[in-house]
Amino acid sequence: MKNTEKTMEKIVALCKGRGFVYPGSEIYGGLANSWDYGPLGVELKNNVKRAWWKKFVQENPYNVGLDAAILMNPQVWVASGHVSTFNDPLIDCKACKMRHRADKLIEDYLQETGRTDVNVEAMTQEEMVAFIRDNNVPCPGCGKSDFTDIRKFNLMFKTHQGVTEDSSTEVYLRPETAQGIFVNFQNIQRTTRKKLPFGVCQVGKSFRNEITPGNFIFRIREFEQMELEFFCQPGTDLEWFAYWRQYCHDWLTNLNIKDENLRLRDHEPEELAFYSKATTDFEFMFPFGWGELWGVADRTDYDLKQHQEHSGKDMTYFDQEKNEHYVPYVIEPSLGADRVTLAFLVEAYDEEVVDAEKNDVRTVMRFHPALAPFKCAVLPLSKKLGPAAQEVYAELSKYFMVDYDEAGSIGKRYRRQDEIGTPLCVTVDFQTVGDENTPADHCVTVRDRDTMEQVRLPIDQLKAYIEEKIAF
Ligand SMILES: Nc1ncnc2c1ncn2[C@@H]1O[C@H](COP(=O)(O)OP(=O)(O)OP(=O)(O)O)[C@@H](O)[C@H]1O
Repeated sequence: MKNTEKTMEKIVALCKGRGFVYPGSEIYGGLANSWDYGPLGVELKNNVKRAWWKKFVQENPYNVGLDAAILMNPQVWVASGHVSTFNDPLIDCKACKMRHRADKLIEDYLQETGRTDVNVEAMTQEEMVAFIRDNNVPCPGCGKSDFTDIRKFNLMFKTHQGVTEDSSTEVYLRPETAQGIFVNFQNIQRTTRKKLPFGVCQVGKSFRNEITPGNFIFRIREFEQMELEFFCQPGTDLEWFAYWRQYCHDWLTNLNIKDENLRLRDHEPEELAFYSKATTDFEFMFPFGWGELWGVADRTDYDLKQHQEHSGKDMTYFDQEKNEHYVPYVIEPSLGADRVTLAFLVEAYDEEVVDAEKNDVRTVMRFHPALAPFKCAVLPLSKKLGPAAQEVYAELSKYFMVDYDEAGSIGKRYRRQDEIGTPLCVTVDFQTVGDENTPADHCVTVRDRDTMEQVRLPIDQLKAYIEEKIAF
């Protein structure tokens, strides 16, 4: 019997083979840990971002959107603390020269040994060094335990803005989208005339010079974030924290992420950033272990106050009811678009035994239909039916991403669509068009990806049927 285990190797191979994700700059030997989204991948990721925008901006009564610039005044990053503290603890193996992030080295060691008595996130640099020495934590590269001291490595990418070297300014590629929201707090409040509580959402690229990227699109150097900064009255922040924690959870599970693959890890007091009152990491069970998907944090008034101090501009809000000025508190749910896309790929991947005796196994990507790259595929039963099928295809394409396939047996075509997660296959057959003896019935057969069941539907009902199926 075929091994139906879900592994990263299989998922990466499917992504590459079917056009979800390719290695970046592949014909030049690639560029470490850069990935390009292919024709199916760009649809999937756009659908993920759209599903987020729909629930967080369109349907949420409190929030509005923003698209801020990637390059910002460098003072922003001084105020935010990124220039001084956005560092990873870098450690080198003296024996094989492999470079590691000390915290990840310890985390992997703990996972492998099954120990749960230590919390890496709460450790100081000195405690990490001591732990590695005391426990003889081995280098994953060569197995020896002979490391340098830890050095701090700033993760921000630098570049130059300006025409000539001497007149140019050093600028950073933003390492998060959040600061674009904070610096626009007053603009948005003034122009939308929103009262607290209200939130600002943004989707966009962020850049981090990660020491140890990897695990496919889980940790990359150029990635997209979907961030919300939710501003509220101090004292109401913990209630809003609970609201957004639940809202984020529901967004994931409504898109078919199973609760059993999700872990909401609340930070212990000693692990909390000094400005945070509460933080929850949403972790997903990837084939390589638990990994953070979404960080939800109560950041108090830290960010706005930092910007007030460094820019000299007033960041307070005037509360008309209370007749007083104050700096709002902030709840921040921060999600990686690529990481959550990987989670959706992993969750969707399934090898279903159709017939054990014949060793017949089909690969199905069980995406929520709202996320599936194609909403349906139009398949003529025979090439002769091409023109009639293309009419159906052209009509549906006005509303949805639709695939068209006339190559090979119908069974093979179904399997190809299963493998890319197309929720519905629409087959045009001879009854659809009729002949000299039988009148056309103007109906098509619609096959469901998950149940493999078929229904016969009039062509003019297809649009409504698909719309209902993909609703989110
Ligand atoms: N290098 C990366 N590649 C892909 N996504 C990332 C990367 N770094 C962060 N993200 C995403 O952005 C979200 C918010 O960023 P945040 O700064 O809280 O991450 P982090 O705690 O630094 O993540 P990690 O501990 O995994 O490095 C993360 O939960 C993740 O989904």
